Amino acid sequence: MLIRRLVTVRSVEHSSYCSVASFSTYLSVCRRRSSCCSSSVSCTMSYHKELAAAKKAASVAARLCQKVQTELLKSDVQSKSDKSPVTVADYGSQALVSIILQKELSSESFSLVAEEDSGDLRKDDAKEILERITKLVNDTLSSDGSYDFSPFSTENILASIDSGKSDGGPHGRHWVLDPIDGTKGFVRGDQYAIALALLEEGKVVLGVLACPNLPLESIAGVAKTSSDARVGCLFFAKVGSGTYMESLGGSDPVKVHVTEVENPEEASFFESFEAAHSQRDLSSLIAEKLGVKAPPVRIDSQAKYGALSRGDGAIYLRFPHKGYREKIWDHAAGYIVVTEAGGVASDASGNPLDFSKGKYLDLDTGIIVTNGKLMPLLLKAVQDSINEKTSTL
Ligand SMILES: Nc1ncnc2c1ncn2[C@@H]1O[C@H](COP(=O)(O)O)[C@@H](O)[C@H]1OP(=O)(O)O
Ligand SMILES: [Mg+2]
Ligand SMILES: [Mg+2]
Ligand SMILES: [Mg+2]
Repeated sequence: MLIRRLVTVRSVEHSSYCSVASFSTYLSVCRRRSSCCSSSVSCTMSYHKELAAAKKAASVAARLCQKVQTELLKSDVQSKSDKSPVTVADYGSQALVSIILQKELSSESFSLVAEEDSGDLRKDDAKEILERITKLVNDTLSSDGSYDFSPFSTENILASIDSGKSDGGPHGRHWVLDPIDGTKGFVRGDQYAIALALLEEGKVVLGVLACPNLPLESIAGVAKTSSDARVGCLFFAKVGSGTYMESLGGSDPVKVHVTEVENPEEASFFESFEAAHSQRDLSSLIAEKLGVKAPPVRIDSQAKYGALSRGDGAIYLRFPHKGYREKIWDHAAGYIVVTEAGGVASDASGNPLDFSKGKYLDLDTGIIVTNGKLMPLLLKAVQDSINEKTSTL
C-alpha cells in the first residue's frame, strides 16, 4: 500500500488557546487558567505526536460519520429502521482511525482495543455492505487530501477493523476506540461521539472526543439544540496538560474547565437520553437528596463528558441496569477529558475508574462525575439513595 503524507498534521501548542474571539463563552475560563501551561514539563514533552495522530484520526472519522448521518436523515422512514447505515459508519470509522493511527505512528508497535470486529462483515451476505464501507473509507481519505494512497481493498478494510482486537490490560500501550459512541443518538440525528484514548501501563494518558453535533456554545439548560447553532466540537486532553476544545471544522483550541459550582441547588446533571441505559429513578432520588433543582439534561454518548468538561453542567450520573458491564471504550476518552478539566470520576463507592483490567471496567454499581467540591456530597447522596432503593425492593 503506497501511502504518502502530504501535509504535516498541525500540532497544537498551548500558547494559542486564548486567541479565539468566537468562543466567547469560554474566554473567561481561558483567561483564568492561562498560567498553567508553563508549570508542566509533560505538557509539551510527552505524547505530542500521539495526540496529533489521535486528533487527526478522530476528525477524519467524524467526517465519515457526518456524511452517513446526513444521508440517513434524508432517507425515508422505512430505510431509517434499516440498521445498515449505522453499521457502515461504525465499521468505516473504526477502519479509518486504525489506518490513520498506524500511518502517523508507523515506527511503533500498534495495539488497539476497539468495539467492532469484522466477523459479520466476512459473511457471504455482507459483500455489498463491505464494498460500501470500503468506498466510504477511500472517498473520505481522498477528500481529506492529507494522504496519497492506492485505494484500500475490501481485504485491507477487514484487516484494519481487526487490528482493534487487542484486549488491553495493565502493561504496555493500547489505543482504545469507540468508533461511534451513542449509536442511538446517531440514528436519531442527535449526539454521538468518536472516542479515542491511549492507555499506558493501564492508565489513560490522552483522549480525544469528536462530537460532530455538539454546539460550540454551552448547552446548559438547553433541551434541544437550535437549528442555527454552530456545532462540531473536538475535545482533547493529555495527562498533566489540561483539556482543550476546538471546532471540528478547524479553529484555535481553547482551554476548558469544569464548573466551580459548590452549591448543589445551583448544579444541573447529565444522564443518558436513552431510558434503557440508566436507572432514572435512582438518578432522580440522588438529585432530590442533593437538592438539585434543575431537571436532568439528557444527551447521548460521551458528549456528556465533553459538555461537563467545559462547565455546561455540574454532574454526570450513570447507573446502568443490573447485569450491564461497562466497556473501557465507552469511558476512557471521556474520563481524561473531564479529569484533566478538573473533574473527578468514580464508581458509586468512590473507587477511581480502573482501565487496566482489559475490555471491561470493574465497577460497583455506576459511574459518577462532578467537580472536586461537589464529590463528597454527591457520594453521600448516591450511597444513601442506593441503600434506600435496595431496602424498598
Ligand atoms: N443497555 C445499555 N446500558 C447502558 N449503556 C449501553 C447499553 N447498550 C449500549 N450501551 C452503550 O452506552 C453508550 C451510550 O450511552 P448513553 O446512554 O450515555 O448515550 C454507548 O456506548 C452504548 O454503546 P454504543 O457505543 O454501541 O452506542
Ligand atoms: Mg459506546
Ligand atoms: Mg459504539
Ligand atoms: Mg455498539
